[in-house]
Amino acid sequence: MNEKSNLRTPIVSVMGHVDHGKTTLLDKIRGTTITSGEAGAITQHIGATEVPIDLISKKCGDSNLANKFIVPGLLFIDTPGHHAFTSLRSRGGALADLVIVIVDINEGFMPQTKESLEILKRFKTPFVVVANKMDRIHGWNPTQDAPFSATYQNQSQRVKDILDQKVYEIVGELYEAGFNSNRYDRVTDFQRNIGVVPISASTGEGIPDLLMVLMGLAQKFLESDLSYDADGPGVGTVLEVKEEKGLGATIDLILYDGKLRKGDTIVIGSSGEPIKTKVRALLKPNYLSEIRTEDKFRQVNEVTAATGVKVSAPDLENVLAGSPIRAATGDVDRVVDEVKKELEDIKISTENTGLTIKADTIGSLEALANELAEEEIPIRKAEVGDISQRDIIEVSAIEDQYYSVIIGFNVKVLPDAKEKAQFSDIKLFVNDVIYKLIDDYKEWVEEKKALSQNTISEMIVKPGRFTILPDYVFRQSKPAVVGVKVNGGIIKTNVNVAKKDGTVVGKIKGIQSEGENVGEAKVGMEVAVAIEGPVVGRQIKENEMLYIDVPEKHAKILEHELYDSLKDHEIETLESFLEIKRKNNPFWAK
Ligand SMILES: Nc1nc2c(ncn2[C@@H]2O[C@H](COP(=O)(O)OP(=O)(O)OP(=O)(O)O)[C@@H](O)[C@H]2O)c(=O)[nH]1
Repeated sequence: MNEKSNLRTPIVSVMGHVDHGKTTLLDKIRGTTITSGEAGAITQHIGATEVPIDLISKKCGDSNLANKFIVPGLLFIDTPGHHAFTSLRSRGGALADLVIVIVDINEGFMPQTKESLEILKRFKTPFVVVANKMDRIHGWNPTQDAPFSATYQNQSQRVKDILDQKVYEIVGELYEAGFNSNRYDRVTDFQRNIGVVPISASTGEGIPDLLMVLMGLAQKFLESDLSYDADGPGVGTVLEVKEEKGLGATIDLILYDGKLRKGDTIVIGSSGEPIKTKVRALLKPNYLSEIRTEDKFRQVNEVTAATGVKVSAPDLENVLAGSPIRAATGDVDRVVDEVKKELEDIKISTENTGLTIKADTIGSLEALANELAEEEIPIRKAEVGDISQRDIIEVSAIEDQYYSVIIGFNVKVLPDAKEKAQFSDIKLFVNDVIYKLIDDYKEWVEEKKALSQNTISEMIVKPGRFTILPDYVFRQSKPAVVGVKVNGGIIKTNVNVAKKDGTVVGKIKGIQSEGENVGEAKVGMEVAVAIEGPVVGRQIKENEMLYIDVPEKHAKILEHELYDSLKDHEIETLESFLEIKRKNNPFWAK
């Protein structure tokens, strides 16, 4: 037996910012390598593309590759994007063994790419960075599908300089994100440094180098992790639950260990108890005809890891995308327990009150929940699936306005839910970047808080105190009109004024500044004030300090809710007013 026989193909996933070229790269890897009938041609699986070592050797112009490397090839997951990476799990880790992080060389890192790097750091997944679209550098001289070194030699000095500079910038950005890196051909130890491979997904230049680096990474990092039991029961992860004409609900899955056979009993995770069923058919894509569903697939009797396959079986309707799937050859109950345990590992703790979150798969739900936990934002309910009318009805009953919210990660708002949401006070946040969802939610909460503070603060009687200036008594009474200086806070019309002992002596009926009626006077201003109630010389005197009589309820709000927003002179005024009131009643406004 060859020593390779128990090493499976490493699973590779592509992550990167929108439009930086994930799909083009995957298409190129698929396209340039499909040469019909040729030995070592790629195999198209369900949800994944396999590039065997022979083909990589050929592309790299190194016929000895198969002897150098022990991994049999590379299996690329067809769904690009970081959410695919986080949602596809195997035994609590990432399903992908290796990751390609793609960056547009002309644009550099974007928030989404930085988020990908954080996720990779957390999962400790080996990755390579590709600097894509190098053919867009002005003056580029392309050679289709050429290795990097060959095409680099063909460029003018100016183009080489620009390329070097751009790679250097990417290295700088990686450094800021906490990774040492270098252009891949200058990296000697891939365990310490991330390789940056300049490529063009359009012309195929640099792709041989990329494949080579991936093989090297697989060899270095994964040798021990890639061994599998070729005859063991199949273990995999569900990519998607799909309705197929004539077949009903089917599941697309990536098998990452063992063997799956037609007729096998399988156990799959669902929202309730794991589903037990029997494989009716194992399906692979059929190239010859893609027109009729019946011809879209061909049946196989068994598949071996790593591979992508479609399973047709009864009772698949309630399977959750991202769930574990296991073949049960002997003790089925033990396997059910294993699947249950795997699902329990993806535990999301919920509380009585908090946000309602929805995501497309179990893994992405967990990723979102983790980020929310980090921000100490509580979750009331976490579910896989699109946002439905039922969700809206449920959340409508929540009284706390900050939790009357649904956060959707990679999900749709179903049409009837959209309609219902329009006529409710519920706020929906839907995005495919977790950080964006959390930032948007936090920003919205802040805005809402500020808004309600402003409304409260407008309605509330604010503290204020003023001194009656000597020789500025314009009228003794009915109303008394006196010149005053505002010593702290603010004074307004239609509020009561109190003396230092707390007795209320009257109400401010008018304020004039330089002969003009004004509604208020701020600290430092000298104005004329009309006070209905007292007689100057009796209840109030020149040089006396008077206070705005803040109602007890308002004082409470000022002290407990708005305190942080008050200025120093407002605080001083409020405190001395509270002191006056609490002299008679220590519990006043408490
Ligand atoms: N010139 C040039 N254009 C490229 C290259 N790679 C991708 N593009 C173009 O960039 C655009 C976006 O590429 P996609 O492959 O769709 O990007 P993506 O990352 O898959 O985008 P999403 O699926 O939207 O996340 C397309 O118009 C591609 O033709 C490249 O190497 N060179």
